[in-house]
Amino acid sequence: MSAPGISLEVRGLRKSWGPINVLKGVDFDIHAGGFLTLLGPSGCGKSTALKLISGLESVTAGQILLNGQDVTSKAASDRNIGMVFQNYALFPHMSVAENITYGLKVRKVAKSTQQASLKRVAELMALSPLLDRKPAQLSGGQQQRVALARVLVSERPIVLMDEPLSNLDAKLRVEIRSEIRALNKQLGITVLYVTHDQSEALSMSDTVVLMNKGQVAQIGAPKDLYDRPANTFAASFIGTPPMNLLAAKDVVLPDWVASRVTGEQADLLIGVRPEKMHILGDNDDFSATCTIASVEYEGSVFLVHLRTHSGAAFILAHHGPDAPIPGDEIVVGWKNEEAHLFSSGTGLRISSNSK
Ligand SMILES: Nc1ncnc2c1ncn2[C@@H]1O[C@H](COP(=O)(O)OP(=O)(O)OP(=O)(O)O)[C@@H](O)[C@H]1O
Repeated sequence: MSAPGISLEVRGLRKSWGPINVLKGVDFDIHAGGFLTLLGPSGCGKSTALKLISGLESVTAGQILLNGQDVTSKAASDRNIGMVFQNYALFPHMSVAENITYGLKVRKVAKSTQQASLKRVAELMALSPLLDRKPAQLSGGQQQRVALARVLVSERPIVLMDEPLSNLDAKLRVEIRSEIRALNKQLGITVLYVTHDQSEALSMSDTVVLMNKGQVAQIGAPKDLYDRPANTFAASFIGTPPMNLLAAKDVVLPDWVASRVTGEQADLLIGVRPEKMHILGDNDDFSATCTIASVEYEGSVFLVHLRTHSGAAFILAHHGPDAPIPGDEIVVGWKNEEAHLFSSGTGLRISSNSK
């Protein structure tokens, strides 16, 4: 059970099916015992990357290294990788204990070792009272924990997980993700995780690889992606609701930005997170005059849907106490340190004096 993790390096990974280029050259590394998540919208190639790494599909080009060894042309069975999928197939006629130890039994691991591993993982995953039950007698979350326990006792030094929580309700997802994270840290197993759910990615990972259309849009720690999106794709994917992106013409700019808005620089986009702006105070550097289109009450916050005079839509997260009134004209503002500048032409972040 004390499998020390191994490192993974992915170099120039490409995959085409006929004329369709699904992965267009993807690079990333996970250090031994690290937790890296591939995050991105449906169809961006996350599951394909996982299949190539596990050996279930062959690469079109690129290299996969485990602990520095090139395994690109090795069979899946020779890669010593554990996998957990969204559809975790448990054997219905076997008990929880038999399901968990099945792989050890097939590998003819000594019975006493099997029982010791089972005891430890059952305690870790809070499954000890359920070991004699059949899968049909478990809730969805308990079944998912059995699937995780099964891969954990298999002592693989690296585990790939493809949306393993997507069949569960919101509360269980939150509970199990902290268990997965704890297991990664306690056991030192390297984890490569796939999800389209940003809160899962941001809360669990050491590193997030944000993917868009078969390419890497940004790699970084969760906080880097939130604090310094590298491009408009990252800005408008990360955050709930995501970052507002306003044309320079819709914003009253401070001098240091206004001086850039000349000639070709007129393609500037001003990014600001809904929770980082407010109804205008005295010390704001940027401001925008707008009309309140509608207000959504979210419990801790009002999401105020705004329109600029030119008709651009954006959102302010307002912390009350009073609800803003639809139809009112207001001025919203934010400070230099909350402003993100992007080129609308390339979509790339523009470094500035302020950020
Ligand atoms: N065997 C295949 N043959 C042809 N095209 C495929 C095959 N498998 C996947 N694709 C295509 O590759 C693209 C990426 O699929 P993939 O499953 O990797 O995306 P994903 O990011 O994991 O999406 P999701 O979050 O919806 O699972 C999709 O357009 C898909 O239709």
